Amino acid sequence: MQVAVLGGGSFGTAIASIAADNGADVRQWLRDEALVEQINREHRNGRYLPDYSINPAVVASTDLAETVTEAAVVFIAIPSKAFRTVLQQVRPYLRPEQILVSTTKGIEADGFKLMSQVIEEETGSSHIGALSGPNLAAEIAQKHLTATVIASDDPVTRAYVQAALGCSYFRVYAGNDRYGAELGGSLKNIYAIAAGMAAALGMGENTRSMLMTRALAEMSRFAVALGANPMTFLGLSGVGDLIVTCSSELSRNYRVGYALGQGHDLESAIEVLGQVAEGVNTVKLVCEKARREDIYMPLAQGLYQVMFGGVPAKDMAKALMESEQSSDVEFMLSREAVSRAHELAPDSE
Ligand SMILES: NC(=O)C1=CN([C@@H]2O[C@H](COP(=O)(O)OP(=O)(O)OC[C@H]3O[C@@H](n4cnc5c(N)ncnc54)[C@H](O)[C@@H]3O)[C@@H](O)[C@H]2O)C=CC1
Ligand SMILES: O=C(CO)COP(=O)(O)O
Repeated sequence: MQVAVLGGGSFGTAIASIAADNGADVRQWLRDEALVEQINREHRNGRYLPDYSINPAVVASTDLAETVTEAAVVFIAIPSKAFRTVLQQVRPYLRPEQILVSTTKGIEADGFKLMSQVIEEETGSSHIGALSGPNLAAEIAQKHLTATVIASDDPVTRAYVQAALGCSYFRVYAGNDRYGAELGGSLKNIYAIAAGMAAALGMGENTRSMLMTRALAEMSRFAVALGANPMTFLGLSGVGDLIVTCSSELSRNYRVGYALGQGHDLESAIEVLGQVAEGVNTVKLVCEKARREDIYMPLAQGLYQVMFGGVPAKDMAKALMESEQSSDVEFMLSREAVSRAHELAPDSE
């Protein structure tokens, strides 16, 4: 099979190498000539995954047409801010039968679009998928056993991606809720920033567990309000990705949160990272959307206040802990029922 990967960052590089390990003929597109030369000569991406030996069958190029022309599957691993621009550049070289898969866990500001929706708008293709799951590129590089989801309502897309990437260290599960899988992948980045911040402030595992579980409740509430299926969040692309990103120092979003918790400002935290941390933008877009649609998201709103409103993280944590009592699993006991019942309790003041 011929596979194309657009993007020369850590995830694009990992995906290209998995497909090559799996026997595919792989082309990878990136803009940086020097990096193209390094990948082709040394089979190494010194900028994004310096310690990783890339399968020599991966051929890098700065030529978009050459990269995609023969490909059966095209993976797009470009940060959300540049995703549409790159798609517009590649569109003239695409064919209708090609499978187009986003690996990007971000949201486009204009219209709150997920990346596979951007692919749909730009190409009108009927073979679109989203790849999402607990997939830290640096761990894939070490061939740690990893699983992901190819989410698509198109069976051809699911089958091709499972065939292209499924191998002894990378297992590809199928899902048909593309929107839910992508939404989970994007939302979890918000809570990974909060988890990094909590860790830097010296909070423990009880705190992390509370944060992850309440994050799942908040993500589900958001999904339901948007008409999406919260059941998808029980899979690898939801809770799976939430766990890894909220727990690992390899996550860029976690690292941004950690730096903020140590007292660095946002600008310097991003600069030191030198890679994309989609959650920084996602928290803004999600909070805006939640405000407009009146969706209760105290964690995301609290994080927003810390990141952009100058509220100290410790003060925000205290305010959240002392906020209105709430329900554990809202699908079983609604929040409203809990707050109504408070009238029955004795006054503790
Ligand atoms: N790194 C990881 O562990 C994982 C990343 N992802 C997702 O993959 C997406 C891409 O991430 P990474 O590869 O990790 O990012 P990265 O920060 O490592 O690299 C981004 C790449 O995109 C390129 N790029 C940026 N703007 C561009 C433009 N206008 N035209 C062409 N190329 C451009 C950069 O030069 C760089 O090669 C992100 O949205 C992320 O959420 C998903 C799963 C795991
Ligand atoms: O999505 C990821 C792991 O599944 C990568 O997370 P970061 O973008 O925070 O590094």
